[in-house]
Amino acid sequence: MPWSVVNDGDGLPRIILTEPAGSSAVISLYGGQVNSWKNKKREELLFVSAKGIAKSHKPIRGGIPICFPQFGNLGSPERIGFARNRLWELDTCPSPLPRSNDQSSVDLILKSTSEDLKTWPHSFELRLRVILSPSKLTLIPRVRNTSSKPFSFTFAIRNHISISDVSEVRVEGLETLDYFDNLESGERFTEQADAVTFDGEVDRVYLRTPTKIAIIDHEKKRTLVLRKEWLPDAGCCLVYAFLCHIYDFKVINKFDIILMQAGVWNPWEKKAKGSPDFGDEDYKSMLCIDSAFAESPIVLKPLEEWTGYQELCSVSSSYASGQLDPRKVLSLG
Ligand SMILES: O=P(O)(O)OC[C@H]1O[C@@H](O)[C@H](O)[C@@H](O)[C@@H]1O
Repeated sequence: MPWSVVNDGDGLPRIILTEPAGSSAVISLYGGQVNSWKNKKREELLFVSAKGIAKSHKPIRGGIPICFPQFGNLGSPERIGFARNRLWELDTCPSPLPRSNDQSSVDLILKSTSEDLKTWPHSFELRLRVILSPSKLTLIPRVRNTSSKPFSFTFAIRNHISISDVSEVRVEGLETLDYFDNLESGERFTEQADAVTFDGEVDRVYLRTPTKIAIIDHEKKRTLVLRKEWLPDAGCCLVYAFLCHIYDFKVINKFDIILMQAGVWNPWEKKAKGSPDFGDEDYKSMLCIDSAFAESPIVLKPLEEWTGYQELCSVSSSYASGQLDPRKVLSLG
């Protein structure tokens, strides 16, 4: 078995995922949240605030929370959705995705409770497959409408990336794109720089983003490539089609890159100091990049299912010695 379940101090179950090359991930059933991803050198690739760890009945500040059924300010429920505040379960029947016993992966599920239905009156199944392979962490979220009426939702995977120093990091792949700046009352701007760099608070949502974005960390000599799509690959689509035929439910493929956004957030010093779950210096070693589907809500009819896909790939780079060509990084994978 590539994973095991352990209980942390609060009795909350966590799943430890390992793979033969030596990397590992820890996923909390509280929030369905990946809270640690270590490469084979045991280096942590995700940021988790030391202040957040103690309060595990609240979403931990860091890791990779899942934001559903809302991301941003659209709609009425909690701004970033309630999924990250719920206890998920292991999913023993992840159909129509085939079981993947040969991989280091685990399937989780969150179903709507009667309490949730009071605030968001739509019954759903939210599934998450986490796959660990050498240098790569893949998340496949799926939302199924199990109610008798259509519903709409927005969605995001929030990646809190561990970095050496935010002032030294570059994000490539967002140049020339339009973005909404939440620090300027959501006004729309166009990115003019050839890479996003940081010297103060940033809170933006980039629109119509490419499938790949690179977070280049000179000091750690490491680049994280974030790849996001709607469905994994053509082969998987065929498996889907076949299984949908067998199980008699519909799967929608809303492959539409123009709907994908990337949130970029760092609270900087002042806001971090005012935040109870951030250490004063934590803002320096954290960059939050969201894979978001929030500009236009996704609409699901009864029994339809939506599938997202995100891959984080860690590439060691020697940018400091001038050998890394960012274009090559963006073409990796
Ligand atoms: O504290 P949260 O809910 O994780 O959100 C952090 C930040 O996330 C950003 O996406 C929002 O635009 C900010 O306003 C917010 O402060």
